[in-house]
Amino acid sequence: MSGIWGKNIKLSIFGESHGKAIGIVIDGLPSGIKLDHEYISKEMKRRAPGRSKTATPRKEGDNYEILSGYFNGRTTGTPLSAAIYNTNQRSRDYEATKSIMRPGHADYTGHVRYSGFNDYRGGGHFSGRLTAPLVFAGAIAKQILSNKNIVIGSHIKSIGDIEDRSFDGVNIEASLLKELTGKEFSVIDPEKGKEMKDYILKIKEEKDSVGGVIEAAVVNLPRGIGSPFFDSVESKLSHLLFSIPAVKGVEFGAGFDITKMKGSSSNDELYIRKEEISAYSNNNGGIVGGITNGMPIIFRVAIKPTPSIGKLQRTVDIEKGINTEIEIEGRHDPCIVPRAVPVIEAVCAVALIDLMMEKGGLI
Ligand SMILES: Cc1cc2nc3c(=O)[nH]c(=O)nc-3n(C[C@H](O)[C@H](O)[C@H](O)COP(=O)(O)O)c2cc1C
Ligand SMILES: C=C(O[C@@H]1CC(C(=O)O)=C[C@@H](OP(=O)(O)O)[C@H]1O)C(=O)O
Repeated sequence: MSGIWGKNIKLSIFGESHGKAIGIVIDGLPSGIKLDHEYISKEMKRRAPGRSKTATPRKEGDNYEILSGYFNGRTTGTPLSAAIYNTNQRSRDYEATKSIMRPGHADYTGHVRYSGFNDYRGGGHFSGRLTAPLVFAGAIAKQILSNKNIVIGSHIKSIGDIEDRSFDGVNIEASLLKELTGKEFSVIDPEKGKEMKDYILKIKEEKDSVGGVIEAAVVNLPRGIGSPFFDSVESKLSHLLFSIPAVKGVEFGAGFDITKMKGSSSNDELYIRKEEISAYSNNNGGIVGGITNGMPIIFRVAIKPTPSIGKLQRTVDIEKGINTEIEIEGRHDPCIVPRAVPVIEAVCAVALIDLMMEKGGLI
């Protein structure tokens, strides 16, 4: 099955954007964890559609119903499952063009992979809507991490060419990360945030879409998490990050720019600070040899422009077997980035608890 991930924590997501419900089964969670529903709902609302002009107008409450693995306010340790019912499908948007493949979306590849039996309505199982269950799982994982004082936060680093300030890789305050998670449009510099929003709205007017970069950080993670090669922190995180629809790149620390440095500047030189080993710089993003070194984890994620746009594009009609053109109508995010922010944090939290369980250090 392709809808399953994990080693210590196992996730399985299910559903389609225009089906009855979407949801998740989470296996391997420790028993006895108290769930903070107010917090989970807040995280769900951060991602939910239909809540701003820069987002798809499809309105969904993204309320969740826990179906199993939860008793008397605490996890039981057996599979925890939750459903999020779809309430605002508008499948007619997809009927007229069902055999015309949207460039950049999974219509064509999904058709090939599932021999034409895929649910094409709203992108079916390929829809960004399937990230709602991930945010549910992430909210639980974040609660577990926060009990250990581990904080994850992220911001919109860029939209098109408009750049927010970067995190200071050495000295990131947990308070900044917490402040960012409270923002409806997550940027460090509000002026840049306004510019980004205006730009998204302008592009939307042009019936086009735009992408961007999300920068995320984790602080207070213990040293020594992760293992070399296949369970490196980078590989675990990347696996989940690349599972998010529209993610096309991931880089850690200085990322691709590290190639322009010399070893004498890219090496994060060590020193003893308050009786603990620290580093003067953080070009490796807090991970060396696949293992955390006590510096903040820093990574950036590239999100492509939304594929479904109103502008005329060339494509094919697979039923008629002809070249054709498409102008996509319907309810789409002119930019996915703002709504992907909580999703990035969510999968990061899940990957980290999976890694921490490897060392037996979760509870
Ligand atoms: C939160 C979120 C919202 C999305 N919204 C849309 C949308 O409104 N319209 C659209 O065409 N694609 C949207 N996408 C992206 C598509 O689902 C994605 O591009 C498609 O499944 C193809 O996968 P790929 O881009 O990873 O190759 C969204 C993705 C996410 C994560
Ligand atoms: C519903 C959500 O976003 C959807 C993601 C999406 C896609 O193709 O990924 C396409 C649109 O679906 P529809 O055409 O049904 O409105 C978005 O609205 C959500 O994220 O919850």
